[in-house]
Formats: sequence, structure tokens, C-alpha cells
Amino acid sequence: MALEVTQLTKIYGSQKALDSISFIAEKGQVLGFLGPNGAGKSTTMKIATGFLIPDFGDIHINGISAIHEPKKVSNLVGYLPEHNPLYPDMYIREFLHFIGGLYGMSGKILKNRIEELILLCGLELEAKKRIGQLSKGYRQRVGLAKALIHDPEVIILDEPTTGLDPNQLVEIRKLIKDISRDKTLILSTHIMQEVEAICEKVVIINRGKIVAADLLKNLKSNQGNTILILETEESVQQGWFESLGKVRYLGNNKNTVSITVDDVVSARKQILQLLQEKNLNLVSIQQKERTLESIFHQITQS
Ligand SMILES: Nc1ncnc2c1ncn2[C@@H]1O[C@H](COP(=O)(O)OP(=O)(O)OP(=O)(O)O)[C@@H](O)[C@H]1O
Repeated sequence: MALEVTQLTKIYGSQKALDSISFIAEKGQVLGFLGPNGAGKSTTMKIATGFLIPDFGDIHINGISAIHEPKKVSNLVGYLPEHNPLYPDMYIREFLHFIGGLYGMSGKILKNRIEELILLCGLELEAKKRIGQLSKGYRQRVGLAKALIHDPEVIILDEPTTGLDPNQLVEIRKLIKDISRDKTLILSTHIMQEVEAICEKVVIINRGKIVAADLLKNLKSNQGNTILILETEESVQQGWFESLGKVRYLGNNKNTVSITVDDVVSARKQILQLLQEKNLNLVSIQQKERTLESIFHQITQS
């Protein structure tokens, strides 16, 4: 089941929080939905869950419109919001029973589903506690179980691993990956290593506009794979290294350049030639592999 966002626009007063964004999330693929603070991620997710109405555009889940059939769409979507609102006085099973009831579930089907989720989300050891007595990581797990109770086709997780310890992080990421096999899963996070670990596709939004939407492997290869940082004794002139790749001049003295290249072997040869031709003395050369984090900085700060 695919989730399709089309020309989605949301205006708050004079601010366009979303400016005609479009993208598709496919079944069986974890889509990383990224962007700096205030980019418009939560606004998009709230529209997808029927909580907000856009000013223009729509979100369809398998052809069903979030604007025209919000109830149907919300039954197809499971949402873990950033602040994960729960009822602290309730016991875990009691809470999941209550949430299941809101989706019209009852009896044996609901009871079995709750036990299934307690196992799936690793809640067995804490299952007898009230939610208010749980650690943050376990509360996140209850939030995840809540989002999954009605076995939705589309799952939207907003910062699901915030506050988890490193062991829980690994477990929850594995759980997300497992769940995504036969679902459409959108993951919003600021943790780029998380995206590299579990997402196949990435959509980056900045100031309400989409600035990148591609498979993670394409995004990384299209942006150049390696960064070479070159420091020379003398200043370098604009244009000398431009033929090798994307160049940024670092520092005040113009004697350090960062060059993003695809073919590092050939770039190194050309750099040696240029150093000789321009009579430059090399101080150091460093090589760094491109990370999603550096691509994110480049795309959202330019
Ligand atoms: N109810 C509202 N009224 C006015 N402006 C709003 C409202 N909700 C969001 N905004 C503004 O819309 C923009 C997008 O906000 P949104 O919460 O969607 O960003 P975000 O990408 O989720 O950010 P973060 O990563 O910080 O959670 C921000 O500038 C925000 O201040």
C-alpha cells in the first residue's frame, strides 16, 4: 500500500509551512523523512493522520484521500507522535485495550493482538506496571504498540528512538525494520546514522520545500562519494580545483579547500599535477567518505 503526497500546502498566517510538496512512500520500504527544525515534517505527518487539513493538495493512501475520507485514512495509519502522549495511570494492557476499543476492536481478537504486541515490542518484563512507572525507552515501546494495535498498513514514526539507551536503540531499529517488511513505513528523525541503518529512501524537506527525494544509495552517489581536504602553504585561487568536483574554500587564508569527488583515484592524480603546475607546497591531504550527515548539511544550508 503506497502513501502519495501531492502538492501539499499548509499556510499558517503569512508563513507557508508546506509549499506544494509531493513524494511517494512505497510498501516494504522505510522512507526517512528528514529536515531541520521547523522544516514542516510534523505538519505533513499531522495531515497524513487526519489531524490537520491542508490548504491545498492531498495525501492518498492507496487512492483514499485524507481530505475526503479522513476516518478511513486514519484507520489505515498508525502514528507515533514525537511527544508520545500516553495515560500514565493506566496499566499497559489496560491502555492498549482502551486504544484498540477506539478502533472498534474487542473480545478475543483484541486480547490476542495485545499479547502479540507485548511480545513484538519487548514489553513482557514490564507488562504488569503502570505506564507512569516505566522508563522512557519502555514508554516509547508502549507508544509503538499503540501505533500498531489496529495493524495499520501505513506506519508513521516521529523520532521513535529519542531517549533510548544504545542497546534499546539497536532493538527498536531492528523492530522497525522487521515491521516495515510488509508495511509502508515513514520515519522522521534527526539521527542520520539511524537513517543510514534502516531507510531505503530519503525525502529531505527544508523551509516547507522538498530539496531531495531519492533512494539513499542514489542520493549518496549523486552527491559525490568522497571528500578530499587539501591544505597548502600558499593561497589557492578560485577555479584551480573546480574541474575535479564540488569545491568549498575553508578558513580565512584560502589555503584549505574541500573537494567532493566521485573518482578519488583520478582526483588524487590530478591534484598532484595541479600542485606542481601552480607551484603549491602541500601541507596535508585528508580523505573522508561522504556521510548522509554531510549531505544533509550541504543540501539544507545552501
Ligand atoms: N499551529 C501553528 N501555528 C503557527 N505556526 C505553526 C503551527 N504549527 C507549526 N507552525 C510552524 O510551521 C513550521 C513547520 O513546523 P513543523 O512542526 O511542521 O516543523 P518540523 O519539521 O516538524 O520541526 P521539528 O524538527 O522542530 O519538529 C514552523 O515554522 C512552525 O513554527
